[in-house]
Amino acid sequence: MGCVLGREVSSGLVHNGREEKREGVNHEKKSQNVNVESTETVEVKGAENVTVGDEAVEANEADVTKKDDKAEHEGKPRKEKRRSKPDPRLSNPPKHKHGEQVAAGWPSWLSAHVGEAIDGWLPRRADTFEKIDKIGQGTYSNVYKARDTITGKIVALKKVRFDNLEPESVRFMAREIIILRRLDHPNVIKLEGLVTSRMSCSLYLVFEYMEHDLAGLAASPEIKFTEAQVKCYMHQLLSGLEHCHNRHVLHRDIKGSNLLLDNSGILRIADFGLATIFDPHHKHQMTSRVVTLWYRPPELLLGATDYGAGIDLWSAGCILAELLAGKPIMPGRTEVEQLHKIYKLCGSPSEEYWKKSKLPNATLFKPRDPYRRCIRETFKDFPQSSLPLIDTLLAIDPAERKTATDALQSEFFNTEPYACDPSSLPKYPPTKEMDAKRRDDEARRLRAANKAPGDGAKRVRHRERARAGPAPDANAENQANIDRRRLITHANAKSKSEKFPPPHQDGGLGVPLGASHHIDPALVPPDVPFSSTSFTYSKEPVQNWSGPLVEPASAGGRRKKHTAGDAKKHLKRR
Ligand SMILES: Nc1ncnc2c1ncn2[C@@H]1O[C@H](COP(=O)(O)OP(=O)(O)OP(=O)(O)O)[C@@H](O)[C@H]1O
Repeated sequence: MGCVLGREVSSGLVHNGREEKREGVNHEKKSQNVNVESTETVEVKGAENVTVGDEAVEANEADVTKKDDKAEHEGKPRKEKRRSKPDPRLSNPPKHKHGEQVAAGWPSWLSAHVGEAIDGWLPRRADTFEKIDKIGQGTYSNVYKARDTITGKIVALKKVRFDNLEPESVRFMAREIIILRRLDHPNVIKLEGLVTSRMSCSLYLVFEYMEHDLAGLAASPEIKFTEAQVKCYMHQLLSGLEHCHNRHVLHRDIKGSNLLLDNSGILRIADFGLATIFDPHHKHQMTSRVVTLWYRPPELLLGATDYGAGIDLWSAGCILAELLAGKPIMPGRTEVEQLHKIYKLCGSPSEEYWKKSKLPNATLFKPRDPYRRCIRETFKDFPQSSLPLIDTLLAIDPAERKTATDALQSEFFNTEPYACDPSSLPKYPPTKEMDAKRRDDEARRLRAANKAPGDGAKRVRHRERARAGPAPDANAENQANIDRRRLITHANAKSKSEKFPPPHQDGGLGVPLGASHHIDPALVPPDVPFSSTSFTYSKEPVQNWSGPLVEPASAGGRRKKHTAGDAKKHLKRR
């Protein structure tokens, strides 16, 4: 990070939302509380005229990076990264606005690179929050439970990791903010403000605090969802997705741990760190290396770069089946194994689809003999009305997945038992992945203290087996590419390698699109024979994971739990 530690100079400004005027800001509430962060200052760098969301600039930068990569490959020293020229169409603030933003307390680097992200807002000071506890750790963030000392409200503060000296890094981080500000729906997490100061190099996103996430609840052995409850969660998920897609936002990482729940049963889609803006009417290239593996649709595994809302609908279909089955339905360990699981359940793509889609990895992944679709047999014990919806959402051809609006009108939601009211959902004890981990650690510590060492160790090992394997993270397989393309300097190579943001390669991030689809044969699972030109899959009997709705445990073992921490470890390993 481009930070020099020292004392923070306070801006004295308080954020009150988009319409906030500078008059009336609260100067009195000087906190006596613990500061979230109060000792950093920053070496403020000058503005570079690049911004978020502009295809021309992003494409231009991709070009530059490609050339740099080639030079690096040929042993030539990497040239200093070329800076894009200012583009008047972009959202970069005009000079006077930049001055205003800095005067309002925003760091210069933030205003310079991504003025749009902070337009009309005022920064909140760190010392107006009292940190209570760390509640989550993502690949690119730490999340804290905190009290807003001005309103008394409990909030979640997401401290995002990025390098304020690197425009790319700042732009990635800001994309999440820009997208969140585009969205306004009860089933989408609301960004309530930003905490930073003119002299700070860190940034916290302020969100309403959510007590649970769906992965945590679904993994809890005491919690069994009824059909009405599954409908309630799915209705909220699809309503949130409908809003995102109508606003041309693709989430690109729908999974249980990104679906947060509060104590009144409201579900909100969170973590827009991989989200992007798409144009449903014009094809444009995006990276296929998104969505956590178990929830990743076949077109992405096959290398599609011009996908649409169908990718989120596939993930939603996986979640619906998972909630009914009590465990993830396709827990692949590698891309190849994931595709194999998809083929076994959903059938392999039709000849027509292979021809129409022209997917980059088609020759590599086309099975010699087609696989038959067997969703209805596999999930025969699910409620009948759920099958057409699962069938639609898990269509191999994304065009057949229809839309979130269509899903909301499906028979599933119009058949008794209807979705229950969110307020009628049980009030659960904290079930966040982090809470579950803490409970496990505590239980393990107590057992170790109470039992004979041999006995205790045996039980712990048994329990560990019953617990989760990690869901390979959305970008886990990208790490090598990110690492190679990082703009490492001698001065801060370490911090960058730890803190560089995710590879949103769409139009401009180093890795040429589709360039990283090499499949390492070492990663091919033993049941998937690999040949250099095609795969032939061993056709095992269809695995049947269906089970009684309210007794998922009897469906053949609990779902595996996959924690953010596990995913992070996985990411580091690869
Ligand atoms: N508003 C919130 N209220 C409560 N907890 C939250 C909130 N936002 C995030 N969290 C917790 O913090 C964790 C990490 O947050 P988030 O997923 O946004 O970060 P990330 O760095 O993008 O993570 P990942 O690497 O898993 O994608 C979440 O899994 C969740 O448990």
